[in-house]
Amino acid sequence: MSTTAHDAPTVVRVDGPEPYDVVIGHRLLDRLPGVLGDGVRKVLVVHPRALRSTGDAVREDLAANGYEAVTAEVPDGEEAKTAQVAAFCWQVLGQAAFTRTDAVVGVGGGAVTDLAGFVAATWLRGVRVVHLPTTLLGMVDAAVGGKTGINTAEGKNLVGSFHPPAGVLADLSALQTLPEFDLRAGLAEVVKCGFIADPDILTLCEQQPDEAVRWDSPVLAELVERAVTVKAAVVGEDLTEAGLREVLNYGHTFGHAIELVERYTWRHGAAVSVGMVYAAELGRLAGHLPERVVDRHRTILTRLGLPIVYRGDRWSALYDAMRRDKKSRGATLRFVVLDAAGRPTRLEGPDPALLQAAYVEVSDT
Ligand SMILES: NC(=O)c1ccc[n+]([C@@H]2O[C@H](COP(=O)([O-])OP(=O)(O)OC[C@H]3O[C@@H](n4cnc5c(N)ncnc54)[C@H](O)[C@@H]3O)[C@@H](O)[C@H]2O)c1
Ligand SMILES: O=C(O)C(=O)C[C@@H](O)[C@H](O)[C@H](O)COP(=O)(O)O
Ligand SMILES: [Zn+2]
Repeated sequence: MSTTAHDAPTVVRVDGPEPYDVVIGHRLLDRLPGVLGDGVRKVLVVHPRALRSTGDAVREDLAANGYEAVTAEVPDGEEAKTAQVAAFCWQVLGQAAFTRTDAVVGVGGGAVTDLAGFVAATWLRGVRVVHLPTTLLGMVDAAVGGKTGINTAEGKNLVGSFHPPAGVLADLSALQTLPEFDLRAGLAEVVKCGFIADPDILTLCEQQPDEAVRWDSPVLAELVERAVTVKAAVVGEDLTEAGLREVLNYGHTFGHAIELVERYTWRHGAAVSVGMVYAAELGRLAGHLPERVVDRHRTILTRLGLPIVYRGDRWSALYDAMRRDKKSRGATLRFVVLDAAGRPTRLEGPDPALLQAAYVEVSDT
């Protein structure tokens, strides 16, 4: 498996109440009307400031296909995931009189698809959304699965809903302009899929790390397809995170805490990279994971140019942030840890001393 610029796209089906496809390939825009489906007349294209020309191109293409298309330009990165920016999008929808048969299209990285999904989920209690992810992280993770959300001052993704898209068009050509730093950040979520479900991903990253960061390499295309396949299988079985879906949160309890403490100056993928080493160390300290698998985390993530340590003087702020993780139940913190590569499990209510000991293992001091 792997898609090159000349191949037919790969299609990954996501099951659920309303199944949809994730199409992975090149030059996929002509598929958008088919994914929007019958009856849609107006489309809001949400895009970040940095992708103005891409957003305009999508709007023009929709207009050429007979849609009444408008754009909402939002701030770059995490600054888009706020109540104020969501309110701006609702205002655009209201002024253009969008009804329940109209739709939202998210064009951008995970921050924009999270926002666009949230806006679509809340407008008139839910209209269709289609995602055109333009970052690696968006393609392999954020645009797939229907988790939508915005941040609050107290934490990451604290407001949101489950609202699956009608379809996802992952055009690998978009990665050509993505800074290498962001490509590497996206690989953190790919590696996550390797550790929770598909160890072949880990082998590919170990053996061909340079190919993994080339936007047009067959290795990267295969990694995208494998990661999307892992995510689709999980969310197809458990859309609302009643249980199984928690595995996709591997590395996120500590990762989200870093993002909050660093006021979102860290990319999500970079924070999740350190968060996975933290979760691996926690699993080892709790007697679940052998040391060599913890070492494998460090080796792979380092080879991909991802961080594996964090500053050592932030424990109380990090611990405070972790208490608000969505997997917590009352005062009980819960973590996804591994018994082995491909075998995730849960660690419930670990001793705070164990949590701090794992922090020491990922501290740079
Ligand atoms: N809903 C989910 O299941 C899910 C899963 C994973 C992550 N997320 C969320 O996704 C967000 C992170 O997403 P991200 O890593 O894509 O970051 P991002 O959306 O912040 O994008 C990173 C930067 O890349 C720019 N950009 C996007 N596409 C580009 C392109 N093709 N060329 C050049 N620049 C481009 C953006 O404008 C932004 O400045 C976080 O908010 C995270 O919480 C959600
Ligand atoms: O899809 C999921 O479920 C995930 O947990 C995927 C994560 O990579 C993603 O960052 C997600 O947004 C985290 O969700 P949260 O519920 O911890 O906010
Ligand atoms: Zn994530």
